Amino acid sequence: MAEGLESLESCLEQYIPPEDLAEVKRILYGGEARKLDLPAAALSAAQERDFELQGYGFEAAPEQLRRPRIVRVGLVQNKIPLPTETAVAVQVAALHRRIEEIVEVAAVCGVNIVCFQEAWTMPFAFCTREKLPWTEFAESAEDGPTTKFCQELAKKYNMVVVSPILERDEIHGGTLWNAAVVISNSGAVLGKSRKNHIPRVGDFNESTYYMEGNTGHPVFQTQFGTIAVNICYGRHHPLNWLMFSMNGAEIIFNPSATIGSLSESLWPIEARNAAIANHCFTCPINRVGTEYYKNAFTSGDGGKAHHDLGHFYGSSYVAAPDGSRTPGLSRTQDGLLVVEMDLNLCRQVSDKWNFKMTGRYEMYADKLTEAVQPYFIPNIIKE
Ligand SMILES: NC(=O)NCCC(=O)O
Repeated sequence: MAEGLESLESCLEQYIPPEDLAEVKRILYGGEARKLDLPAAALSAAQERDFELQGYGFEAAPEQLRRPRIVRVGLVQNKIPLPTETAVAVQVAALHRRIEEIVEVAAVCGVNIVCFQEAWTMPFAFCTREKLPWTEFAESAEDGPTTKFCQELAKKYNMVVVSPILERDEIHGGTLWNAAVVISNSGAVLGKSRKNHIPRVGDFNESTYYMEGNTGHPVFQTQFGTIAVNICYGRHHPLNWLMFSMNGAEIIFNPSATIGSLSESLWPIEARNAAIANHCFTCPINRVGTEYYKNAFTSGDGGKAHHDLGHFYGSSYVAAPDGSRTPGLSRTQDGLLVVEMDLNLCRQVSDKWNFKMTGRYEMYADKLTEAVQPYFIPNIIKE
């Protein structure tokens, strides 16, 4: 699929009459997000380094007993800088360099927590079903070169780093996982969260490489707020978001790799709905560009063999618990989205809408326990 539009927002800005634009944004986005005044040095560095930089802020009402809890998150989306046939170590090094120059700008913008895209150290090569060389991109979550690289960034910039990688778990026979490593701003590895739901759709042949994650729904207490990571396809599963929220997540990152023909109409809805339903902030991130492979592969649908998975459409954004959202980053360019949020908004919206209070979870817990039994009888009323 062609890259097409630069972004939905640029199209709206261009074609909606100025007198209607604010109302269109209110209806589509829950209002116009406050634009952050980002440092001139950051804006010029982004331009020089050829990535888009956008910044927005979400407000909360002042409270008497709690101070505002302001945090800045940074979402990074990027293309792979080198062709997929390049030597593995060279590709990884180039991605480290690219991320380093983006994170440096995030630091100038005062970002406290940064999150990269799914499997950020590699092409999203699982469509090929080939094992080599792709499995060579896997690394230890605890002390692999990428984790060490991120620990240095975290310490240097006093920033929490969420680093989604292909993990090799040496303790369990060298098995592979799709995991996000969470590194504290002290530089310590806080832990990891493995992808719970593995796609079996289109060319996303990830089950050839790794199984469903076994780390549950961990939430990480950081100096800047409680965070969780719901990796890519997990965003189609409302219960996955719910469990991260049940464990106390105020911000849920959703590092992804997904393509226009499959999911673009779902993208603006799912993470945003999860922010509303769970009274938290959600941060979906998607890679950009089209990645080509030397060996053609088929989709198992009788169609012709092809050399790419399709266009990754970027469009990373942040949704707030009140249902408002930022505009998305570009559909075609590397980018950094800086978003300031007052985490007090989570409880304020919870007290307004009461979804946690009215959720009737005990009713669903009982019924779901029944429904997963092999001899479950659905409750269908017949004439
Ligand atoms: N990476 C991944 O899980 N992609 C699946 C496709 C989608 O969820 O949109």
